[in-house]
Amino acid sequence: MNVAGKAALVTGGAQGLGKAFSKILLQNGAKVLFTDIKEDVGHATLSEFQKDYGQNNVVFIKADVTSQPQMEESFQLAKSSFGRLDIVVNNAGVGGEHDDNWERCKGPIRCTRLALNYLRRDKGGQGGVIVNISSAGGLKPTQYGPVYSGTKAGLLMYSRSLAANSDLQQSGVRVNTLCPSFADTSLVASIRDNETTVLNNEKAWEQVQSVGIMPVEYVAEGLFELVTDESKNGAVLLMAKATGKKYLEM
Ligand SMILES: NC(=O)C1=CN([C@@H]2O[C@H](COP(=O)(O)OP(=O)(O)OC[C@H]3O[C@@H](n4cnc5c(N)ncnc54)[C@H](O)[C@@H]3O)[C@@H](O)[C@H]2O)C=CC1
Ligand SMILES: CCCCCC(=O)/C=C/[C@H]1C=CC(=O)[C@@H]1CCCCCCC(=O)O
Repeated sequence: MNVAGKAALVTGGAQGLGKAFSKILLQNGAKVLFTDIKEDVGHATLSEFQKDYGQNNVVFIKADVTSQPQMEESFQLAKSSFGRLDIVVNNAGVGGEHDDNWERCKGPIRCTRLALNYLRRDKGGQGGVIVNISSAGGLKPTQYGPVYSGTKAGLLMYSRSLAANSDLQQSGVRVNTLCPSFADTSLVASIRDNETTVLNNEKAWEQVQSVGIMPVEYVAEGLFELVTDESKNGAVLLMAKATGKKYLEM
């Protein structure tokens, strides 16, 4: 897929990986609506992007992926702003080990179902691609983040199962999963700063340092590959500092 002239919706795009994902799409000529719950950071990012990529090529809406009505409004706004929707990146997520952190899995599922109403050719769309942001922790155990790993593994298998659905394949929609290891964002800094509820911050931070931390721009290259390579459906791309990009083969 050539993203020039296409339209994307990115959740949690105000900062971190979501901002880098929005940026690489804008740099390559796509129009982007990004959502976030952080209104001030979202508006600052919007101003930066409008200056660099054009006033009418980027839209921000304060919207929470845990809210069905707010996400319905976000999808409608993307369609009315750009006249089309081709790419959806389910990125928004938090760290932590609380029971209600299952929203980390439910939010992207909610937004994937909404996205299908806009992308499917049999529903008036033009086909397209959904990329769900899981984690390396969705593929292998994290001893200090079992709820985190469980939710990301759930999202991974939801995405792969949906991609295997033959009706969906005929409707022109691809569903891929990106599984980054540690990237340089506030989510990872929150382990170091004792601001997240991993099971042992000190030991988890030692683990982060031994695994290594990737720049967000590098992870965005993986996202871009999953969006643009039309041979990729049901693909799972693992990215880590030491091993680079690797597709899951199973
Ligand atoms: N940073 C890392 O090492 C890795 C992060 N991930 C995943 O990448 C995604 C992005 O994380 P980061 O950029 O690292 O974190 P971040 O905390 O820097 O950015 C996440 C953004 O999502 C927003 N957000 C959080 N909950 C939201 C909600 N309910 N609705 C809308 N927006 C919401 C936040 O306000 C923030 O702007 C998450 O799903 C995370 O689990 C996956 C693997 C590695
Ligand atoms: C190799 C696992 C890579 C996980 C990358 C990731 O998504 C990290 C996110 C963390 C940020 C705050 C959290 O609550 C998340 C989970 C931390 C899990 C602890 C990692 C150390 C370990 O147990 O191996």
